Amino acid sequence: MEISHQRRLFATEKMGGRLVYWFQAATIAAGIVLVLYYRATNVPAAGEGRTAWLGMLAAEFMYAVYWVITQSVRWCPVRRRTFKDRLSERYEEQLPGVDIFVCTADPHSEPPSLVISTVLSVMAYNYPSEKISVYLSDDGGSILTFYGLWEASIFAKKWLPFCKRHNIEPRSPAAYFSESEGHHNMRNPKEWSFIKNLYEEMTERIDTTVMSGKIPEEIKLKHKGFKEWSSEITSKNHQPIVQILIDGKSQNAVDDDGNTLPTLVYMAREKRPQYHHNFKAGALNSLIRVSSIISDSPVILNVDCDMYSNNRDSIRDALCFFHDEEMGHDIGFVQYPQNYNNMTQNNIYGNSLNVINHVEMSGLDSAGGCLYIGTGCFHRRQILCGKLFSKDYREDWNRGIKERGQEDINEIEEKAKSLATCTYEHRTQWGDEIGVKYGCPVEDVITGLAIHCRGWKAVYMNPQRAAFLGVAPTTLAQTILQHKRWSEGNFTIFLSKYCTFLFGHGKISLQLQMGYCIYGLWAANSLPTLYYVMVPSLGLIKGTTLFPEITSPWATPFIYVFCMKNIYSLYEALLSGDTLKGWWNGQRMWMIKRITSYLYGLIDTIRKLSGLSKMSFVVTAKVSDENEAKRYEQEILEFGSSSPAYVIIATVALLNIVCLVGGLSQIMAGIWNMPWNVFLPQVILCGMIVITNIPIYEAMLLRKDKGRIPSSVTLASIGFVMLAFLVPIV
Ligand SMILES: O=c1ccn([C@@H]2O[C@H](COP(=O)(O)OP(=O)(O)O[C@H]3O[C@H](CO)[C@@H](O)[C@H](O)[C@H]3O)[C@@H](O)[C@H]2O)c(=O)[nH]1
Ligand SMILES: [Mn+2]
Repeated sequence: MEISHQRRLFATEKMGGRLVYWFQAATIAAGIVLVLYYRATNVPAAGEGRTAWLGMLAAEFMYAVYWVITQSVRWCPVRRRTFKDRLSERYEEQLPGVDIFVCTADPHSEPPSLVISTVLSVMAYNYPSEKISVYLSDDGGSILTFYGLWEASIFAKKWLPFCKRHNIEPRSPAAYFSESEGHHNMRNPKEWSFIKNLYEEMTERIDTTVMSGKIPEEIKLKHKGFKEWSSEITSKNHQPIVQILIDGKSQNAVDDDGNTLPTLVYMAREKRPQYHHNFKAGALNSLIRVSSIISDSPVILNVDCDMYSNNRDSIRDALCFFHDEEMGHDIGFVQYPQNYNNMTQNNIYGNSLNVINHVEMSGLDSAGGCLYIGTGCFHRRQILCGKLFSKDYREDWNRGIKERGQEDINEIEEKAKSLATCTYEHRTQWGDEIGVKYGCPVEDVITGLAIHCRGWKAVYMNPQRAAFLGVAPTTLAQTILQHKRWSEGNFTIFLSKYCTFLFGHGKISLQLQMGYCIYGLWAANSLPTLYYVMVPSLGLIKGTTLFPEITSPWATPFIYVFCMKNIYSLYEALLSGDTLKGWWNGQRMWMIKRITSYLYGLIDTIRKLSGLSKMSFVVTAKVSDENEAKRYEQEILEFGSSSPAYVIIATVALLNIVCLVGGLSQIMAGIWNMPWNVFLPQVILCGMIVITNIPIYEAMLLRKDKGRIPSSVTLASIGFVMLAFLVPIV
């Protein structure tokens, strides 16, 4: 069948601004070469700061390499647009089944009422319900989460028809009802209030039950599934549980309007203390198997439990890529960005990921392989299960279990349980060649990489109306923790046999190999940054000059690179939707993450490689206490506890202000017998660090609230600053 170019199901547009890009890239590159040349040819004599100078050279060299790597995604980012009407025209009758996996791990940091809003939102897609199957994996193995899902299965009968009748958006009830304008443009405000009440009563019931930790006996009688929980069951020790709450293939599975409901399944894979469960990757692999005997759809969407669907058409958007006659054949997965619904205006913790979402992911897409980032991603089942790319491969879009034969639901559940045991995967390729890979804190990225290396492409879709919205960390500690996991995971990949330059060699483009390293080298970035924020400042107070004097022509490349790099990063941030202050906050977080998260990531990766520690996956909390939430709204940095990470932050902040004040007074007093302008670059650098750190000083000295830096941290950091002064600069 010939389909003319205009009839493609999606379009790809190159992003503008290339001239600006190439100008800054070329000039910065030249600047960097000059900086390194100057550093290498002007090494001072031994005893006159030679070691410190060589350290600067090393740090700048690492920055330079990293800068080159980050350019890989900036050459020619692309944007994708889909034509859903064409999809519908051509394929409406043959749309494939879609299995949707939602993962949750702990009813306390991920409350069931939040989880079921996500579940309801994905059940309500603008897509034939009989083709949707939703699976909730509960790694907490909690009766509370099961109870929540059971409530949702009943509420769905009202919620889905309501969504479809009024074509509302978003389809997460929590999100929909919190957007107050709700019923103004509703033809039937009574119905709106009715559903809202039902929803609120249900949430109330779920929340109180979760709080009490116990399910009332009369409720336990209402579904056989509750019998799975005996008093001995704990989250770490229980049998496999699979409960089909709604069987979309049964006659009774209809909503209040008489339309078919999507299938809804609860799964808690078996957990035993003696078996490692491989965190989310293990959950996903169990889901792949369990779903294969219940619905076995050719397309799998996977979301985190907080990432509700904010766009009813995401499935159709994704299918526009898979079904495209010209290129769909190559595409293994379609990734949407991670967006959040709890962002404050100025992005205090840098969690909005705007530049990553708008620039970097689009650039990776142009290189043939946007990363798989764990949530908001549509995969072809076959490819997730290890299928190699081949030109002759034809997807069976009709795949899936259409009719159920003799087997009744209990038999299917029993069979499914046998696929979710601890021992099922023993001596199989699961977790390696099949399914999601084990052993890496970013199971998603490494799995996506393997798919790319098997020859498949991936596309990145960033629609106007965000496809998914989740909960970003709202405290500094959570942010540091999340970035520690991410940097550690990506660095683990970089140091393993999966390092893109080795593993990807000859399989993926050099551009994409470099692209992966942007994240792979996050952890490694911690060292030059720690060096740069401490040593030049210490030099200032000890009379060691580490830069060309400001009047020398050699100062020009230093200043140029510094200014241009920041101007361009500001330009990128503004284009991606950050505010000026948001960019500025981002710069602070850039530094904080590098000297804490990434440093920890680096250390833990090395400990793991040397067998000193095991991999962990600390779930980020999706709830915070009232005061914390308030400070988050006001964009006040949250410290509060005495974590060692805060000691590092406070030490760097204090060190710089002491060096700035001390250094300036010594220079003015003329102690060093050198013209003041030889120190000027260091004064500027140190001054910039101090300005960036203003909120840290406030948290240390001025604030009185519970989120301030505790005095124990301040005291410890004073101690470390004094120690730092004892280190000679040679
Ligand atoms: O043992 C576990 C641990 C986590 N999860 C689930 O994994 C998801 C992600 O966990 P979260 O704590 O929210 O981590 P984030 O840092 O927000 O997650 C990002 O980074 C992870 C990799 O580090 C990816 O798995 C996620 O998809 C991606 O959104 C959540 O739904 C959890 O319930 C499990 O199912 N089992
Ligand atoms: Mn999350």
